[in-house]
Amino acid sequence: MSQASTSPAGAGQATIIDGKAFAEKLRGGVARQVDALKARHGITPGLAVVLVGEDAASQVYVRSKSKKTTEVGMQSFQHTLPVETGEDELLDLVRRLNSDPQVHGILVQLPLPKHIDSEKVIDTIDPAKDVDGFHVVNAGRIATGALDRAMIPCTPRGCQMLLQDQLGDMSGKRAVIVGRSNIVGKPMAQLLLAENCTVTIAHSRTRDIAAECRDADIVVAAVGKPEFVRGDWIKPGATVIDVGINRLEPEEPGGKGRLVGDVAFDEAKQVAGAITPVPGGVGPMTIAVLLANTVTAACRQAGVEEPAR
Ligand SMILES: Nc1nc(=O)c2c([nH]1)NC[C@@H]1CN(c3ccc(C(=O)N[C@@H](CCC(=O)O)C(=O)O)cc3)C=[N+]21
Ligand SMILES: [Mg+2]
Repeated sequence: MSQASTSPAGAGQATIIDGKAFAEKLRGGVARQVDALKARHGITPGLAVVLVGEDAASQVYVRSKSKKTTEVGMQSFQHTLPVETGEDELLDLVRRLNSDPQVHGILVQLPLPKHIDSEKVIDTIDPAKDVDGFHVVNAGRIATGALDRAMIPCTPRGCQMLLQDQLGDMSGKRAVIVGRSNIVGKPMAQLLLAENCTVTIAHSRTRDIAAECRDADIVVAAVGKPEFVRGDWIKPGATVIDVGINRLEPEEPGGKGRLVGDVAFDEAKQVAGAITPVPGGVGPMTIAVLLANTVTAACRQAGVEEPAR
């Protein structure tokens, strides 16, 4: 029996997975790769981030991405367009970035305003520059097991790295992913299949999500509902990865509002073997993998071997 299941109630024995520290290390490795690319090949990887509209939360993320991009020595190109920008105009910008040799990675911040077809925008990005891994070509490569030629979506890849670090070999483990989005749930399932897990995707029509989770050695919560996964859904000793980032209503007027995940953390940490916190878990990994993907993209585009991380 695991430590967690034998400890007194309220002891909170789960290992708290430090995604922030892991991401910092990963960014350090990316910075060394960038140095090597500059020295050996005169290549400076470049990442273009496109934001349409003035959503406050999106602006914060985009600023943070840009800062971390320059911190690892890469070039950051930021394009902020007014909310009323037409689809054609955005597609034109994407095409210009596709043919710009200084730009190796393109990220169009989602969600886009309603009048823009985001699928069309994503599928206009050159798959080789699609550092989000959202293009249908990259989704197809991942689904067919051609992972070495794909761009892998940042959040699922970050979760996989944390799981590999925590568990090592995942062969035969039961993994339940709560949520079936194209951005997280589906690619996460593919990556865990590639790890030889037995994978279940649970979603809003699943008959008994709690029962599915109770069978799982690994639970990945990616539904976008605050504290949706409860502590008594978790098998003692299981590893819990919380992808959710939900800002709760401020408790006092003018307050900032607490950030919570898709897992009821205080409950789940009493039962789990290991769990990611929010903030400081998966979020920082997403950005670190984005930078790593940009290096990978730059190397492939230049036809040079990727330096060791
Ligand atoms: N094309 C596209 N690609 C994305 O990858 C993408 C996107 N659109 N739209 C928005 C979401 C959200 N996202 C986050 C990345 C990092 C943190 C992150 O670093 N969070 C920190 C701090 C959170 C905070 O304090 O607000 C943490 O969890 O510790 C959060 C959220 C990427 N997204
Ligand atoms: Mg769903």
